[in-house]
Amino acid sequence: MAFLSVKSVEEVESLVDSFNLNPDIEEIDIVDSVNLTLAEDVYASISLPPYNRSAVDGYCVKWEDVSGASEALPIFLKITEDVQMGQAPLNALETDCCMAVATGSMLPPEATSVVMVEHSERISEDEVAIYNSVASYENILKEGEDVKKGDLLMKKDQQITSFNINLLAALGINKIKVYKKIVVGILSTGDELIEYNTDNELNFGKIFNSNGPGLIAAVKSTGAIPRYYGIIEDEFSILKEALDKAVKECDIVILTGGTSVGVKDFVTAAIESLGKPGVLVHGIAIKPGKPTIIGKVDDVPIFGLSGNPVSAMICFDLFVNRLLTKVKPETIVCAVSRNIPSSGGRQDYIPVTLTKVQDKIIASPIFAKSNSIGSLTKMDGLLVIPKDSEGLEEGNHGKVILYKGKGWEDDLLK
Ligand SMILES: Nc1nc2c(c(=O)[nH]1)N[C@H]1C(S)=C(S)[C@@H](COP(=O)(O)OP(=O)(O)OC[C@H]3O[C@@H](n4cnc5c(N)ncnc54)[C@H](O)[C@@H]3O)O[C@H]1N2
Ligand code: MOO
Repeated sequence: MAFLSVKSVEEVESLVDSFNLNPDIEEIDIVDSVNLTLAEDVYASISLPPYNRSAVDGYCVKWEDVSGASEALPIFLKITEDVQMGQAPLNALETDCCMAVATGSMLPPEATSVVMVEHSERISEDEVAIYNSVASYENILKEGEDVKKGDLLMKKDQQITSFNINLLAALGINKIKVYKKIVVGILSTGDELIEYNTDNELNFGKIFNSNGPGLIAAVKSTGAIPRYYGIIEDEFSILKEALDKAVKECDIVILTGGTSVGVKDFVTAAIESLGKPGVLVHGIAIKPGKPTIIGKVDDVPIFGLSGNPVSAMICFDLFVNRLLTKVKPETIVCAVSRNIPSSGGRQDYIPVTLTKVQDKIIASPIFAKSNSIGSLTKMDGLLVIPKDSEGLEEGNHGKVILYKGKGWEDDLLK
């Protein structure tokens, strides 16, 4: 048995970009919507502020009435009302009069400024001395100055932030339509695996299932929901049954292991047995991850990642993350610290550390084998060596995909 025709990274990327996940839409309470994707445009149902409000504690006035007021020559105004918070003023504001207001109080329509309390002195119950003049509409939050009724405030497909939720609440909107989170099924195949969260001892021949937890975390970090199906034996009928269940219950399915051409590598056969179009890719011209499988059953994308942890995690980032987040990775171009050979014919993704040497960022390869997850945790990025290149010589420049949150930014981008 051989790999089907090996596809280039570009071919696989366009295939993945053509997948449409069509998530369902649901209406939910706004507080549950943070980080989700909005499924409708949102227009302002009211203006903000909804009426003129005071920005300070003080006295609302007609600004001309206090023109020229100073410490030496205060202007005395009659206080006609103490406007209560949460209530509208009871009366109109008369000339040469004022009303006591608090920060946020509704103002009468005749008020054209607010004098701050520290620029005044209350002489009696109903009289105040004003020591400062004020400009027109000073200290007033004008109706509609922030948001105008009917404005388009949030667009379909944008990610919802806590700021958005504060705004929606301010408008009196308590429910919005969002896309349901994508559910990603995860199956770990392999007779040698024992579950990471059991007390089982590691007998010779066995290894802990590290891809399962690693991919659960990777899926969570995209905002999707992982659904873990556990360890699946290397037995065709058991794998087929588990995959069938996952395809029916999830929007995407990821398996690890069994992608190669060993006697117990059943992933392609299991996908093919479940329906059309079945396997679309078996073999990508990359290293690591050459035997990667991509297929579809009942419109559910299936990714068969290599069992080797380094390949599984990197190919998740290159292809599955691309589908889930639609975000292209951030890259830099920098020089390499030593000769890095490449056999050509496959695009190499080489884990590198990044250091700053005389204000320049230098990439040093880690040379991790596909199974060496310990080495992978030390990397700051992935150096990409195109498939037609025979490698880079010391000092040559190459493209590096940056891994955020690895700590390199603090040291290097100062
Ligand atoms: N004759 C050939 N053999 C192999 C080829 C090839 O072209 N011809 N390709 C190699 C490459 S490259 C890769 S990558 C692997 C792909 O292997 P599989 O996807 O079939 O995975 P397994 O054989 O099941 O496992 C490989 C390796 O990974 C370990 N593993 C598996 N699952 C887990 C897990 N959940 N957590 C941690 N580690 C896991 C497994 O024990 C093996 O060591 O094939 C090469 N062979
Ligand atoms: O393609 Mo494999 O992941 O190099 O060992």
